[in-house]
Amino acid sequence: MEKGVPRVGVVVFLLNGKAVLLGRRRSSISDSTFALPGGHLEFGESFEECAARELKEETGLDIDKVEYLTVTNTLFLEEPKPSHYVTIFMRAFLADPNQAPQNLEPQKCDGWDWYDWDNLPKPLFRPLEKMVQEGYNPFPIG
Ligand SMILES: CC(C)CCOP(=O)(O)OP(=O)(O)O
Ligand SMILES: [Mg+2]
Ligand SMILES: [Mg+2]
Ligand SMILES: [Mg+2]
Repeated sequence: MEKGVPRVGVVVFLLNGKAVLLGRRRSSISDSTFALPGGHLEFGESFEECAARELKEETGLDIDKVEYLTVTNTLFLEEPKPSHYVTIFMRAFLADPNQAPQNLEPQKCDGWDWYDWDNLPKPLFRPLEKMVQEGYNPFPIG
């Protein structure tokens, strides 16, 4: 296997009541799985800056109260191009609760929708699937 370089992704649990924003990916990585919005960490960015930039680029949404939640280390070996991602999971809320997501990158995503945490679509982005199976809860306690 041609050895690539591990890359860093930043994805966001954008929470709205008991719902989270997910979109079905159209991508060489995890194609057609339901994934959180987000993307590659760019040079010099903080995790929070990357989260806000990717959310704006992909959905047009402004986010608030962005905070670090957890991290995963995932090998995507079965993909057309084997890759290795360290994925930073952030949590955030809508800056304007009335703002609706737009699908600004239809070539990369089928569209963004709110899904109840207790009724998530399938298949999920593999690192997210593992977290859900292990009972991970991204919602604030209390
Ligand atoms: C696979 C994921 C953890 C990191 C890459 O995300 P992405 O393909 O959405 O990247 P971009 O949004 O930056 O295009
Ligand atoms: Mg992106
Ligand atoms: Mg990007
Ligand atoms: Mg992306």
